[in-house]
Amino acid sequence: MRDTTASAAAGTRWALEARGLGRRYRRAWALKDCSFRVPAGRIAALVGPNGAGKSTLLALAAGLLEPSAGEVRVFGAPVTEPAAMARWAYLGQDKPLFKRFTVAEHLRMGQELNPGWDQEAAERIVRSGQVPLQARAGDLSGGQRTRVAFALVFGKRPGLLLLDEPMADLDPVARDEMGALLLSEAAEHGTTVLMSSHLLSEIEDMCDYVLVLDGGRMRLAGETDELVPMHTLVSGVTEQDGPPASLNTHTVVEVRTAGRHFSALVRREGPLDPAWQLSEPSTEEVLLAYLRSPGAPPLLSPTAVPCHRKEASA
Ligand SMILES: Nc1ncnc2c1ncn2[C@@H]1O[C@H](COP(=O)(O)OP(=O)(O)OP(=O)(O)O)[C@@H](O)[C@H]1O
Repeated sequence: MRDTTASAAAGTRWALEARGLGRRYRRAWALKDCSFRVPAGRIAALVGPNGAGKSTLLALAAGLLEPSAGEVRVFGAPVTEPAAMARWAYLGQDKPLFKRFTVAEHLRMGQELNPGWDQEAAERIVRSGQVPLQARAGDLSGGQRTRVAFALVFGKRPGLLLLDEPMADLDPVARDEMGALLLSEAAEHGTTVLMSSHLLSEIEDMCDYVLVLDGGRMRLAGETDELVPMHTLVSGVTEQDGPPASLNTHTVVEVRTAGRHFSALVRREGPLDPAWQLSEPSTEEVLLAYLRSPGAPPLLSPTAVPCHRKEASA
């Protein structure tokens, strides 16, 4: 886990806090009653099926959408306040660049728009991908455009980086390179990252915090080190063609049967039956079980639950 001293000294342990956050499009709620927080310095994954509300949550966190209910704070300040706006950078799925502008012109624009601009870092990110500074954005490959977009958001030197499926259009080698770049830049500067992704193996490798959304509701949130050990994979022999009744003394996230055998992911609520085979799940197995079982009881670790506003400001 990375050092968060710089962020803590800057005023708060929490890079992002949401209380009762909701967003409605016409009559349908895309996000409903979401309360959670992300500590400063984490690489956090935002996971969920298509339409779960991930892009909506990221746009709310970046102040690009207005909430229909609740509030979002970035480093303790409401997201629309100038103090908060200077501290985040957002990269949407479409990675908007100006086709006719060269890479160098994009970086110059970044410099002019952002008081804390780090030209050296932005150029380093571009050059390390052999992207020519004089090339026009319209002539770049998808991977090269992603690299320039990364240079623009990292050049801003944000405390919080909000990334909506940042690597979706990259080939596996470029994905690997951009993932490593993201981790090293974030570690060097203590940046908090919240990124949506559908690639669970990538999340397992990169992220130390997870938020799982489904149907606009928060299903799972917290440090992977806290959440994963709360779960056990169990398997054994079925009883009367179904999982054993004693399984229900635990919180069952997912259970499956095949012939005379059952397997399940449970949150332990006491000793487990010694007749069952037990194993520790990986982060990927825990995420997959929650994604496959939208009806499973939600779980927010103590770190992820925001305190009431009065307590927070006390
Ligand atoms: N501008 C909009 N107008 C109306 N409905 C919208 C709008 N944007 C999103 N929605 C709806 O809100 C819900 C959440 O959408 P959102 O794009 O946030 O999901 P997502 O988790 O990012 O999905 P994906 O993984 O497919 O990108 C969906 O039901 C979607 O149809």
